[in-house]
Amino acid sequence: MVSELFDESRWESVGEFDFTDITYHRGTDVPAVRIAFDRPDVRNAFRPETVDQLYTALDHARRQPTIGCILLTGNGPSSKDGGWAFCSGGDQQIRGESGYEYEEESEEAAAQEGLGRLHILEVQRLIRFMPKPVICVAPGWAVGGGHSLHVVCDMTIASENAIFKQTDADVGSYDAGFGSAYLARQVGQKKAREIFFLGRDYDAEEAAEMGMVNEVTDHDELEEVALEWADEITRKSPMAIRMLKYAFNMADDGMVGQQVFAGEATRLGYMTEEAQEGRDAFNENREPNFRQFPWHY
Ligand SMILES: CC(C)(COP(=O)(O)OP(=O)(O)OC[C@H]1O[C@@H](n2cnc3c(N)ncnc32)[C@H](O)[C@@H]1OP(=O)(O)O)[C@@H](O)C(=O)NCCC(=O)NCCSC(=O)CCC(=O)c1ccccc1C(=O)O
Repeated sequence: MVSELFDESRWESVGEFDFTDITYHRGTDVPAVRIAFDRPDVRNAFRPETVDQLYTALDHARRQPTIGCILLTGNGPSSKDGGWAFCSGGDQQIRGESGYEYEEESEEAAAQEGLGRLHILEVQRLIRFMPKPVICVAPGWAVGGGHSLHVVCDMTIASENAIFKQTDADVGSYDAGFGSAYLARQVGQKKAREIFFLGRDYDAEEAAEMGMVNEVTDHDELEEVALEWADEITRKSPMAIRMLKYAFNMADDGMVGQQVFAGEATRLGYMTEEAQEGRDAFNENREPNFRQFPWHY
């Protein structure tokens, strides 16, 4: 069993990977993927291996032209106590002196040579910059670095049982990027500071009232609702969704936000006859005839 909330009739495994810490499925009737943390006995805490696999799956999903939406969730329940989690952040049991350390033997582990990793931030950037919506589907705890992942996702759908909690300051960690600054954009400065400085539990309804959760569902219906959202989104224009995501990001992302948006504007420009006239003139060794094109206003 992948997860108690997983409907196997709606998904097929993306078979070309050998993941141990996550599961990765493609929708059978919706052009979406489901990527799930698969360490339910530790509330889906991530270790470096988890982060590598998450990055690989997200990047694969990013590059699939037939996929328009990513659902990021956590499998469950825990075999130990029946608890549910989206993700409880960095695995504190393998935290070394400068970051999180590999447990399994691998090329990455050998290259690490005792140096800790904090590359969940690379995953955050991938979610932020990928040209398709990523929806956090939270069946339980979203805590620490798991809370930050929910914050950076484009939207969050939460089970009625989900609890949001920022424990960074309890364990001497601090997400000083999207996890805090972008959270403040969502819930306001005072509330974001409360979430980090006090580290309290907030239930799904409170999180929705604050503006960091879009929808609260019955626990058993969580993934069905998430698929409905993915289905609705993927019936829209891919270009419009892409430009909208980058437009929403741009104001907060400075020149990188401008660069990402501008890259898509350039892609659209390349598709015009006007830009193609420039290319053709160069290849045909002649002056371009741009006078045939209007000065739009
Ligand atoms: C999540 C809890 C609130 C759940 O509480 P509860 O339901 O009572 O369950 P427990 O009995 O506590 O836990 C069950 C079981 O799971 C183990 N476990 C839970 N969380 C972790 C974890 N994070 N690491 C390792 N193990 C975990 C727990 O030990 C139990 O095991 P047993 O063997 O059964 O006893 C609660 O569990 C909790 O508070 N967990 C810790 C949350 C936490 O502090 N996370 C780390 C925050 S710091 C972080 O995530 C850094 C991330 C990062 O890399 C980063 C770096 C730089 C900038 C930004 C970031 C970023 O934040 O992204």
